[in-house]
Amino acid sequence: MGILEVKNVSKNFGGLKALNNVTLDVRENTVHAIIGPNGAGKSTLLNCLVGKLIPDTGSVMFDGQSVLGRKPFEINQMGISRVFQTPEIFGDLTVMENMLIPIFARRDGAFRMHAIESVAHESAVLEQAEKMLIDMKMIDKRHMHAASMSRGDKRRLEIGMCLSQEPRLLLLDEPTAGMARADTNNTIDLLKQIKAERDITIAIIEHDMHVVFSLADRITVLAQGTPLVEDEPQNIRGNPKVREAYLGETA
Ligand SMILES: Nc1ncnc2c1ncn2[C@@H]1O[C@H](COP(=O)(O)OP(=O)(O)OP(=O)(O)O)[C@@H](O)[C@H]1O
Repeated sequence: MGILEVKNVSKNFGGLKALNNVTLDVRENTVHAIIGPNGAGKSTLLNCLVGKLIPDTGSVMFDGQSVLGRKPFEINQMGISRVFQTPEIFGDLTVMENMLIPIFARRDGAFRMHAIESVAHESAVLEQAEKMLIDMKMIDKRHMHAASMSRGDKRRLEIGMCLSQEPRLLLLDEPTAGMARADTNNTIDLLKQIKAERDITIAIIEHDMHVVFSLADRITVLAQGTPLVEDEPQNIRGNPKVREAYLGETA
């Protein structure tokens, strides 16, 4: 049994079958990559997991409970946290201020800007934010404005902000898109660290095969809205069906 169980999910846009009977199990405490050529349905699937889209048919269960029909914030409260392609951080705020936002939001149910102004009196919140910045190896950057950091550090901060919500499932949507190699390698190292140190399941959509093969325990290949194959990385690499789906792309 997986912590996330997708069964017979289909989603049409007009006449287009973006997802066609997708079944997929993500096992607890693994990194599960979902790969596939452009237009394969990866983002559509992710959107069905977080309540941004409702499938036409099928079921999506997280830890035995259906996520379908729930709003994104309710799914987040169930323990699913999503990291977007473009980092969702506040560039005008410092690294520390950014980190405080999800911690206040989790404690108070909502975040209000004036919470940051009175944070000096909130030792528990400050301690939690500091601890996460230490874990993320960003404590020395706490006073920097988030906008001035490298893409890799912005991603690091955003992942830390997601982790402060203590999710059981972290969904990563192309976390290294547009990154230089050094930032990509940094992000791989961070995700390896998270995998080793935390009780967490990670599902990742990624085009960069170096990232996929560095991290994944299992890989599902989607093509034209249908799972083509699901297996361990060593069995995916040389799979002729996968090579065919990519039409010459490196898999
Ligand atoms: N809101 C929408 N309305 C209409 N068609 C859509 C919509 N969203 C996605 N599609 C179509 O559904 C198909 C699957 O798209 P999706 O974005 O899920 O693929 P993907 O695998 O994430 O692609 P990429 O790797 O390029 O991001 C594509 O043909 C896309 O054009």
